[in-house]
Amino acid sequence: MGKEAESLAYENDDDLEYEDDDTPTIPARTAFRRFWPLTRGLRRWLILVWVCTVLAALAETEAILLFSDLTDRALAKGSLSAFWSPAVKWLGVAIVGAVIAYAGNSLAAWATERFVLRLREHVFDHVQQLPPHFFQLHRQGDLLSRLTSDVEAIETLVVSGVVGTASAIFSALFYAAAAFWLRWDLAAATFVLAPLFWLAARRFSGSIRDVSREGRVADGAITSVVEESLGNIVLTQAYDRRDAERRRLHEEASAWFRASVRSTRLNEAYEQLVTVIETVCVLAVIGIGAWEISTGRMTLGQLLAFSAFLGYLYPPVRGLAQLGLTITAATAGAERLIEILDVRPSVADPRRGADVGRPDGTVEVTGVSFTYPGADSTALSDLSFTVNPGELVIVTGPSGAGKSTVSKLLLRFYDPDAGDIRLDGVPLRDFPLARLREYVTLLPQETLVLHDTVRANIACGRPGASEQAIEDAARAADAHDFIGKLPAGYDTRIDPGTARLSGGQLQRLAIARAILRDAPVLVLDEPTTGLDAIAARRVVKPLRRLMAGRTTIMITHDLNLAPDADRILVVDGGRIVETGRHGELLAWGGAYSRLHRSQNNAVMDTGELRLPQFAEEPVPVPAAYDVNAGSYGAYGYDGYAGYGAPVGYEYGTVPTTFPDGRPLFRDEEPWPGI
Ligand SMILES: Nc1ncnc2c1ncn2[C@@H]1O[C@H](COP(=O)(O)OP(=O)(O)OP(=O)(O)O)[C@@H](O)[C@H]1O
Repeated sequence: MGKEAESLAYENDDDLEYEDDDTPTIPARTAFRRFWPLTRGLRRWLILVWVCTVLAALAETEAILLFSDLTDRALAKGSLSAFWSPAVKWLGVAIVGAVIAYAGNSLAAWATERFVLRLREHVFDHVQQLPPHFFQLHRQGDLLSRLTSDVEAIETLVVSGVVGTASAIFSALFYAAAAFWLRWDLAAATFVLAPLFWLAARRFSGSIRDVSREGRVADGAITSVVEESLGNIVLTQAYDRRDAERRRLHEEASAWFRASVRSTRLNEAYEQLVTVIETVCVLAVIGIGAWEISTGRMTLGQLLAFSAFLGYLYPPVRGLAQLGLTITAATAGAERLIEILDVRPSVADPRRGADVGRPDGTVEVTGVSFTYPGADSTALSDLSFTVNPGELVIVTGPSGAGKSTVSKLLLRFYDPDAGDIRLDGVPLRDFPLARLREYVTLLPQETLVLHDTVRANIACGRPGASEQAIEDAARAADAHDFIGKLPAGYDTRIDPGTARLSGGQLQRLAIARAILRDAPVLVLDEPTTGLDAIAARRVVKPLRRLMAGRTTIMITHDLNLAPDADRILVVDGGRIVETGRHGELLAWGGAYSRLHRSQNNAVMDTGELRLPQFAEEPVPVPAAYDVNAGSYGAYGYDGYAGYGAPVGYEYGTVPTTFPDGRPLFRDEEPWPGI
């Protein structure tokens, strides 16, 4: 974005959580000032548009005077010879006027669309920097509506509004002067009625603004419902929620319907009122004109020319009054966009970023505490740990413990409120953001897919990567084979949400992308969550290849890779409650061993999971997990014996098993003391 965009300072640090109905009402002037800087570079063209409007008005005036001439000299006297000269001049003036009007209108369209383009890019650019919780708090449909129709509303306010006002003021003054010049007494009599236009506009502007704001909010809500409903189509169909979804849409659509009908009624009432006022003015002119002609003080040509000037005068006067209404309606759109622009990105690029070159990958987290903006409780408190280059650290713990928050801080989606995170001794906030995210790669929980080809989906890990590099990454991620079977191989287009690729295949694509990115530090957020046991098993090998030689912080509930970890951090309530290696922690018999046991009990629900975890590896079949061996073979198939009720757990008289012996409840002991 250019400087003009940057100069739109974020004035208020508003809270993200706002209610649409409580949208603050800002004056049009404030909205205008906020977006005017975006017209930089376009202003001289806008002046040219205005000059074209002035020239077109001059041509119209000349045409009216020629018409008056024609009426008095040719029509009133019935002389054909007097017709030709003014007629040819009139035609010439009309052609010149048409060319100027064409040039002016084309230029106006170019300038306005250019402004819309700029504004859209500016807002989009801003939205892309906003923190993850912004998108959790805002409905996507509403954001879409703000990025589309509200952006256009601002154009009306800032560009068309300015040019329109300047042109309308000029035309109104010009035609009024022409009318005065022609017959000042007649003009004075007519203009006595002019304040009626102003009164009418004033009467309507407030209501039109309110209803237009309601319409915009409802418009955003409709888009949200449609978008959410289509995104959830499986749930809708599987649970036959069509009626509920239809009712939701009906509710929002009814609000929009009411606002839209009210808006049309108000606009129509205003239009008709203005037409009546105009008729009063025209009748006054004809009445006074008839009297003046009867006394011989005026010719018919003059009266017609006067009426024509008045006819040309009404549109700009009407436009000026209406412009007020249009601007107030556009302000409703502007304030919705300003709300978004006022939300600050949670992190900023440093002024002079440190670039120490590719780091080795030492990650030090020291005394980090963090609370999400607007949240009541702390997500992380006084967290400290170090990961040395090439180490694998697993962060585990119960749901809501703060594990994903660690990944968000490592990627610098947020800065900690207290404490410090360093990469090779350099605080994360000193790295340019783009550089930091080149050094620290995230493999997020949900597999993210671009609407593009398989190749582009892998290549986005490192733009400009060679074909060979992309293919090598796909091979390392065990993705090459299934890609080869797709209809167009690497050129097959994939879409988020389509069933073309399975969850496991998408995850392997994501791994290929991360391999290609080749960052020294990896943050894996639940890399196997959402995959069934077989798919999860298939991604383990590629994951190992990805992790080899890189500092890896893996956030996971799935403890299958735990024996590989150099260290395991057990987090609960935002604090590290245990740390050590897999075997040590199991032997310790604390939170980790309970977590590990509950995971094993959880897998009892599906017989499939009792299969050996890794087909490639020898599978010993011990009766119970061998803590010291720490191998995957410990998960060996052994009926239910190895996964029985925890030691010391007393079942009461309440049935706890199905008739076939499967447990009724998962063993989810509380985590005492943490
Ligand atoms: N955007 C947010 N705004 C406010 N609080 C949040 C936000 N995101 C998460 N939290 C809170 O922060 C705490 C830690 O959340 P986090 O997502 O890090 O947990 P987690 O351990 O990764 O959980 P899970 O295993 O279920 O993904 C939770 O109490 C959660 O409610």
